[in-house]
Parts: sequence; C-alpha cells; structure tokens
Amino acid sequence: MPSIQTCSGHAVDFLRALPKAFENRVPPQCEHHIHIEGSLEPAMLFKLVEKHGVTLDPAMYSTIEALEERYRNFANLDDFLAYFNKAMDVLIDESDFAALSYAYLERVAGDGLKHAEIFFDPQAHTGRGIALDVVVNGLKKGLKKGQTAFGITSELIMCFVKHLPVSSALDAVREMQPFVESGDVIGLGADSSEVNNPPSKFAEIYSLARELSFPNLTMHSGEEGPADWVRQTVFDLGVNRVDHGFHAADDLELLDELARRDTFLTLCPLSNVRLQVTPEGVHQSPIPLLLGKGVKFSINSDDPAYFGGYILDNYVAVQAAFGFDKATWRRICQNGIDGSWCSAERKQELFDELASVMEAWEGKTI
Ligand code: HPA
Ligand SMILES: [Zn+2]
Repeated sequence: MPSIQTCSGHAVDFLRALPKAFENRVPPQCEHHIHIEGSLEPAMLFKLVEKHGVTLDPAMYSTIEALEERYRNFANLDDFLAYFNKAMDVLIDESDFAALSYAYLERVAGDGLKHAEIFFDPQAHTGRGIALDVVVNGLKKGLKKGQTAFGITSELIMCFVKHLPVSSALDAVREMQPFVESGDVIGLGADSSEVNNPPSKFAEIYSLARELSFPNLTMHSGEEGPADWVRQTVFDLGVNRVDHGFHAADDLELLDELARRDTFLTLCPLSNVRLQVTPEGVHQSPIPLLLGKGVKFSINSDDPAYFGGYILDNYVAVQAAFGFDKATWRRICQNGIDGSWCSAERKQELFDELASVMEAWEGKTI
C-alpha cells in the first residue's frame, strides 16, 4: 500500500471523481451506520422550525451559519448529543419523517450508495409525544419513494438510548414488536452516551429482543469506551456487529478474536475526527491495522449533517489518509456487501455490480 507521502493528488481525488468518470459507476457502497436524525441538515431544521412554529433555544440555534460552525467544534460525544437530541424537536408529523429519509437517499444517490441500514431512536420521538407509527410509517414512506427514484434498498434498525433507564428501553423494544413482525424494522441497536454505560448494563434488553425474534442485533460500543467494553458486547451480549468498535484496536488479541468470529465493525472516520476520537485526523484511524488483522468493517457517515460529510466524503477522507490501492477498495466494498443484512439475491446483485465496476477501472491508476 502506498504511504500518505506517495499518494498522488489523483489518488486522493479518485473516489470523488469516479461518479463522473464512470457515469455514476462507483463501487457499490453499503452504509450500515447512519442515524437518520443525524442527517437533519441545518437548512431543513430551520425550515421545520418555521413550519411548526417550534421555539428552540436561541443560544444554540441562531443562524444556519452559526450552527454549522458549532458543529465543527464538538468537544466529545455528549457535547454532540446535546445538539442531536434537541434538533429532533422539529420532527413532528409523518411528512417530516418522510422528507428526512427521502432527503438522505436523494443526497447520497449520486455518490454511489446502493444499500442503507438506517438507525432511528424511537424513544427520542415517543418521549416527546410523537406516535411510533408516525415515525416508522413516515420514514418508510420516504425510503420507498427513494428506492423508486434511485434504486437504493434500505432497512430500518431501532436503537434504544443508553442514557435513559433500562425499563424505558424494554418498553421501546416491546412497542416495536409489531413493526419487526411486519418487516418494517429489521433489528435492534443501542446508541447515545457511552460514558458510565458499560454494555453489561443492557443484557436484559438484548435477551428480550431475542425472545421477540428481532432478526439482527448490533450495539454502539468502543467509540469512547475501552476495548474491554467491545469484548463485553461481543462475548457477553452475543452481538456480532459492533458500531464504531474503535477502541477494539487497542487490544490485538481482541482483534484476532473479532476476525475469527467474523464480527463486523461499522466505522465512522469523519465522526471520529469531529468527536475528538481521532482529533488530529483520519490518519489516526486503525483502518490499516484492521485490514492487516482481517477484521471486517464498513465505512460510514454516522451523522452526516453534523460531521462534515456523507458516505463518499468518508471514503475520500480514508483515501486521503491512507492511499489504498484498487484491490484494497475492492476488499472493503466486498466486505461491506457481505456484512449487510439484506437478502442473498440483493447481495448477489451488489457483488455483480462491484465486479463490473472493477472491470471499468481496469488500466486506470488511482
Ligand atoms: O456516534 C454516535 N454515538 C452514539 N450515539 C449516537 N447517536 C447518534 N450518533 C451517535
Ligand atoms: Zn452512531
């Protein structure tokens, strides 16, 4: 792999240039770590403030420009979460949720996104008096419209929030069961504040989800918390996808074990920079170490409206940091398809598309 020093300007730009160079034939991307509420752009937020006559704290929300500047200066995860949780007050009726999910797909369609597994935080909405079916039906409507318009397949994953009592999460999981039965929601995740919230605290919630036949389980872990918490997530909770999992890289034996178990990490390089996990830049990410250890991962945006970029921006930032070759990108995209929670048929379509895009790249240096 070329070092940062030998990475040419063309190499740095190649991923961003690909949509045009190959008539939108970029390697098919699968996104597994995107909070739909985190795609609420300041412009849409202020539009919804007007629509609903919502009053937001003027010290936090003055102008679009001031807000964007504040988003460039988060001190840590909890500092970000204060904005993330507050902004949701503007999401009120079904059309707001539909507009939000459609806008995300519209934004990433030209960047090569093919399949998205999308988080949402039901407690953050029901806790404000918004009915759960308003949330799920609205999000689904936007995603269906986006699939028709752009061919992007998508799924919804509910996250319970770690900062509320376990009893609230148990209620949220029970309330979601009809949407899991209907196939509208395909899994359970957990997000929000990690400090003081070790995974073991949530074992009962994962047991309930298993009892209620949630088909897929994941958890945010090791973003700010230590490697040992990633270990707990995988070994004690039995979760085989880990969102972030960043600090697993501090424990080389754990990485060997993750590779052996085929545990899948959903990494978020630009998020890590904005939330001071890698304060100096994406080059501090353990991506090369994970590749070397054979730990599978995907590259994701997390909260694109807050962290300075959507999925392709994250790919470009990784390329700028590490200057990977085409074979490495093929491997990353292949693992992203393989790690997706979509049908075998959809995976095959995406593998075929990847093979054909790689053919189109033949002879091109990056
Ligand atoms: O990166 C995150 N971590 C934890 N909770 C979150 N909620 C939205 N984004 C995040
Ligand atoms: Zn996240």
